[in-house]
Amino acid sequence: MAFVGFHDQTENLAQRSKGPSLLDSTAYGNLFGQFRQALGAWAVSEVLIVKHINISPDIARNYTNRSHEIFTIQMLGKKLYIVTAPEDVAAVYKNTVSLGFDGHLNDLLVSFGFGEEALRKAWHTPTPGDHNYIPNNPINPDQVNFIHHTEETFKMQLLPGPRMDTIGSAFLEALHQSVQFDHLGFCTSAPPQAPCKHISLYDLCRFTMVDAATRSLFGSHLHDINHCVVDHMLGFNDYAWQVFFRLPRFLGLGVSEPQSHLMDTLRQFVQLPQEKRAQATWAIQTVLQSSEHVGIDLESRTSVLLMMFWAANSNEYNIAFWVIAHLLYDEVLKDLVVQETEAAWQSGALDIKYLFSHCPNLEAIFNEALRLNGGAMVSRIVLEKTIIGGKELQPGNAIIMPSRQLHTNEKVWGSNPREFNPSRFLKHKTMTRHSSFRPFGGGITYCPGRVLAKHQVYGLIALLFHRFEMSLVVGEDGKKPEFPVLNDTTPGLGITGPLKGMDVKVEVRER
Ligand code: HEM
Repeated sequence: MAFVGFHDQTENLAQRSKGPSLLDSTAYGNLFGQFRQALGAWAVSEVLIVKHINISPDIARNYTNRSHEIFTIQMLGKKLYIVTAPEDVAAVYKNTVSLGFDGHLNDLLVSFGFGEEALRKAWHTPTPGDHNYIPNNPINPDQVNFIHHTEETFKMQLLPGPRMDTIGSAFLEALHQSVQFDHLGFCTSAPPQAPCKHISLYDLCRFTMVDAATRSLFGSHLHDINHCVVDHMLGFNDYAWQVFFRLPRFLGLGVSEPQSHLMDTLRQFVQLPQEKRAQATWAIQTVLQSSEHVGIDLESRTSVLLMMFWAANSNEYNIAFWVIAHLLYDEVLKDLVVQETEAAWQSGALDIKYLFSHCPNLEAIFNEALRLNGGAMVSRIVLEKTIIGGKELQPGNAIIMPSRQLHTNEKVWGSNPREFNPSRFLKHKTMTRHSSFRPFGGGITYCPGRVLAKHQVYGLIALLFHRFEMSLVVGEDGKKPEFPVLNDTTPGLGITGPLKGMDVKVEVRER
């Protein structure tokens, strides 16, 4: 990947004006040389310049003398403001007037294959007199443009309420089917009848979570069209960053094949008569109907579904993996969590609401795992001159809030911010609302799937420990293998998994 357009001269705007300090290319060179990637994507202009950034938390912090002041990276005449101080992050999220997201969303749509003509239609606000204006539109009563309608529709589907409960129940139902001792062939080479199996924890989390999420959104339709749909989604996820950075196809990208399989599958799904795609959730049905009204072409319709399908699948298996890995490496934590989750089983059924309100240890471990493994870089575009943290941000530039830096801010998390220590959240419950803890972003793009994600991860953990005795496979010397290392070698778009080859092997017995 090329890094282009960094200015050569060192310039500290902070000394000359109210603008943020400029991180020059010299510091940048060191930064690339010394550290592995914590990478983000953003769009900085209408000509769709997509760049990536490799910011070491330490260098970035040192650059502003550990002050967490906003600093700037200059490229191709544009500025990128890096915002990491909690109060500045809060101010960015709060500002929905002079800081926007639509430009970034537009670029994401293009990256996923949304066409130019479709974009024009999709951003158009329906107005009386348009050939496709529907008075008293039952699907889009607020008469907002297709893009905002799609966002609103997913929020209505995913936020707590009957619609989210439907997805949550379908997800758990699918897990009940897939998490069975005799059906673990996808994550072990042991024969089905073996009384004890050594399984790959990562494969277990990946397959069961994506399978269940796919069924909860689309019923069995996608599986019926393509029985390898889960494998394709996993393959796509492994390389999804290549889509975000729009790497040229001639490079023979890892993402191309799974993306093309997923597009084929979703295209066939979109073309099904409405009555034949009836198992899909309300949001998917609604977005498809709305896209027909607006006249969005088939390819663009399919690509928007792929984007939503991906959003629903990109983080959960990774976070489930980290939580379970920590439990397996720490017997005391495991016993506490098993005790908490077992109490949620009533007459053979799992009471998910009980899990939400009666499992403080599970909750603290979940939050701590989100803190340490989140690599999202939430962005905004400056629409009008804006003052944040005493600095003047200029229109046309982009803001990035890298969660890795927020989540390891020593001023907030103490002198050992990289240490896994769930008691941070156990002792200080309000830390989940701190502006330096933003695993789900915030403001206008605050993740609508955040409650469902918890539902899914808690559900998997409760089910696994209810059905199986699970323990770490130790080495021949009786020692625990090294705890897996977070994979930060490719650009992280959210929660990242372990480095390749650093899986957790688990001994599983039926309870
Ligand atoms: C642990 C799990 C999850 C994490 C860490 C996570 C993280 C995030 C983050 C950081 C954002 C903000 C992105 C931005 O502002 O650029 C976001 C947005 C979003 N998430 Fe999640 N997410 C998770 C689960 C889910 C699930 C389960 C779904 C759907 C079923 C989902 C759907 C979405 C959607 C649709 C958006 C875009 C919201 C908008 O632009 O209005 N997420 N997520």
